[in-house]
Amino acid sequence: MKGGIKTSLGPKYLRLPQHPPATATATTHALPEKQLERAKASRCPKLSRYKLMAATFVVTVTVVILGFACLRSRQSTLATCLQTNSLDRDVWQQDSQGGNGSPSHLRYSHTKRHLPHCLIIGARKAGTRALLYFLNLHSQIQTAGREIHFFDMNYEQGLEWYRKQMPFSFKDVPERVYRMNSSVKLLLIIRDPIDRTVKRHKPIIPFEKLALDQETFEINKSYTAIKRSIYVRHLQRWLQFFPLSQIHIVDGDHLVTKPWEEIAKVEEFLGLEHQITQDKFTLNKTRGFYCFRAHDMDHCLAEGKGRQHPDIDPYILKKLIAFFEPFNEKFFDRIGRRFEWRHWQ
Ligand SMILES: Nc1ncnc2c1ncn2[C@@H]1O[C@H](COP(=O)(O)OS(=O)(=O)O)[C@@H](OP(=O)(O)O)[C@H]1O
Repeated sequence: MKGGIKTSLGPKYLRLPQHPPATATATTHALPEKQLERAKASRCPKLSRYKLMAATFVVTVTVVILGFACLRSRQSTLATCLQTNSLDRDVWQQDSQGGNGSPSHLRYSHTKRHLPHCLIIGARKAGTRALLYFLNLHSQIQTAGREIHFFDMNYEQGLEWYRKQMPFSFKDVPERVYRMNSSVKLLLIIRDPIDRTVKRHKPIIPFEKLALDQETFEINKSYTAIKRSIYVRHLQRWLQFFPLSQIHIVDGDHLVTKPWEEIAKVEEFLGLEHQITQDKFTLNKTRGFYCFRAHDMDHCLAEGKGRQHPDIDPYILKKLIAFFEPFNEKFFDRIGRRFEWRHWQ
């Protein structure tokens, strides 16, 4: 994991001054005494035994302190996970005070600001926030305290800026991420594509109207909510840069019903010890979602999460099922795994 102190600093500090070559020493004999002393002083100040011992002591202490700081930083944060696609900035700031018990700005006080080792790359409305929220329970995971919008809006500010801020999704996001860190681990969370697509709208724009092309009465492929549920396309863009082994697929539906099981798989994928156990979760019966318990309090996601999913016209539902089916199959083929989504049972 990145962030350690580079060991090459050691030899640099400890390098001793070179002795002048024998020939040079020989020529100095021919000089007058005063000149000789001046020449000696300017060329190579000879260290006394005590000065040398003192310098060695200072260097050793510095190396030990830096090594200790490095060890602490490695122990406290083995993975930095960020979300590339979310909204609700204020909600997150409020949520982030829960997590593993340490507000993110305090964690940074004794750790270095690292570029992320792991990114959640979507899909929007599939449970990205819940995934990030629960992963923050892990003592070896640090998540961003707020959304940085680096890859979409602030990319020009550069990686150093990103590192200092501590992350939305457009065409060239995978490439940008690749250029930042080609070995970054990616978490792709997905859920039933139709559940992800259908949401409550203002009555003036019924979902039916948005989902259907008003001329052909076929599924409107350019409606963003529909495009985003074509997981295979999203995945293919990432696969142009990253091997499948670097991408872990999180089952967003299962994250709702048994979050500890999905989180355990993420811990394993990230190579972290299993910490986020079932006993850390409590079911909020009113909302029907799991929250986590810390410091004698239940921490739940903001009320905005858990939208109403209206029943939709059976005619459109049928069209949606037929529309997504081939994309789903391609997706399953590509990842070598199937999902038993309720609309295809
Ligand atoms: N524990 C818990 N609490 C609340 N909500 C939970 C939880 N686990 C998963 N979910 C699901 O997360 C869905 C919102 O997904 P996102 O966070 O990806 O949305 S967003 O793209 O950031 O807007 C949200 O989807 P909707 O129900 O459609 O609103 C939830 O179903």
